[in-house]
Amino acid sequence: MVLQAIKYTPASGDGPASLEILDQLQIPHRTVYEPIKNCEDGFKAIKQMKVRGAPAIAIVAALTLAVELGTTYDGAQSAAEAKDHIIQRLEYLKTSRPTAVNLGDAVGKLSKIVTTAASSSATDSQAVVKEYIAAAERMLVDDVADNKAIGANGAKWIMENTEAGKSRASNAAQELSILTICNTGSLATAGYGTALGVIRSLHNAQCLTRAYASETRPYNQGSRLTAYELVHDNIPATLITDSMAGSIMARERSNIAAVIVGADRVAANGDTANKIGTYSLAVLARHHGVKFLVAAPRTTVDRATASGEDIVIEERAGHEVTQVRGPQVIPEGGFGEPATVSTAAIGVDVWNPAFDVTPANLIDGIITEVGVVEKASGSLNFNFDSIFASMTKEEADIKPSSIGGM
Ligand SMILES: CSC[C@@H](O)[C@@H](O)C(=O)COP(=O)(O)O
Repeated sequence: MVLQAIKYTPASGDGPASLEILDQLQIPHRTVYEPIKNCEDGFKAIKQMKVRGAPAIAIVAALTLAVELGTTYDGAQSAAEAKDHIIQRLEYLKTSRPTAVNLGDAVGKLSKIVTTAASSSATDSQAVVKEYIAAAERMLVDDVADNKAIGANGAKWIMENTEAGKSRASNAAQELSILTICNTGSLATAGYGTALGVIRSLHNAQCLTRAYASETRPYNQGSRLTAYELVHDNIPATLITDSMAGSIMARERSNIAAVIVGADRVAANGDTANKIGTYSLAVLARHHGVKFLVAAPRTTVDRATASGEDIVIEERAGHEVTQVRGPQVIPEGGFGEPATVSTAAIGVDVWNPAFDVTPANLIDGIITEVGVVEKASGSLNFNFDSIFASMTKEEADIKPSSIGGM
């Protein structure tokens, strides 16, 4: 069975399009799909992190509106009114979470598509809606293809540019492990994953001996989701708490080829916002001489944001830090109803940023679907011109620099 965070069925003779998301708050204990019928459902699912991960958020938002339009739009309006309606619904969805650029990027591109469609005098509202739905559906397909290319590019780079990779290429007894944080796999994307996609590609090429998944407090995307994916796909994996990363790097220095992480927004200079804890891993990797790589599609590179200082970091509720939620363990085996357990002193102040920014100078390479970008010798920053050179004007449109409030 393939892990699928997003189940979408296009409209057909059997009925209108439908969308279901895997409720990731219930993973790994229960597999429950939740129907998303309109933008309010989509907004809530993203905000509550039932669906999460930069690419998945953008795709679910786009498909949410496709489903809503397919079931509620009666076509009575003009093409211009249909365009305005679509843009207004997209702008609403965009405010669900602020840090990942993919959502704002998708909203910008989809808005442009409907604006262009509506500008033709021969177009009616149905045609505008049709263009929108086709573009939203393409996102789902394109994301999987991009992730597979990221996986292949990253695996190749690791085999050619890391000590463990080069040794492994000539000596099958050499161990090669990768450390990662958060969840960047099938659950965070339309399928395959970004950083986890590179791990998958190394495993498929029989070059990976072990993946280390960091727990990723406070939301535990590592222990709940990445560990689940790795076990599901029979990839040898070890779960560590975030505080064990330094020790494992010190002990396994020669076997850990790289730390590979995903990204929510890569600024124009390469500074990268990703799950809280990523920055600490980059500092540790530099200290231990372990390569530190970011894996992300080009849609995550935000050339309108100059550096990490300009990235808005989402802050979430304190209870995510002071409480742990999960099903009770039944002594005879299995799991009972979910319960919440307090793990902190009552009344203590909490700071809960969902992401941090890793400066470009700590990053050795950014793995994209069109190749791995490295810094020019002596430079502290990245230059992404080469990976955007092949894009059509439409694809390469500059994204909005900020995604608005929560
Ligand atoms: C391919 S997912 C890339 C990032 O979105 C991922 O690393 C991450 O930080 C996800 O954070 P989350 O808060 O779970 O949405």
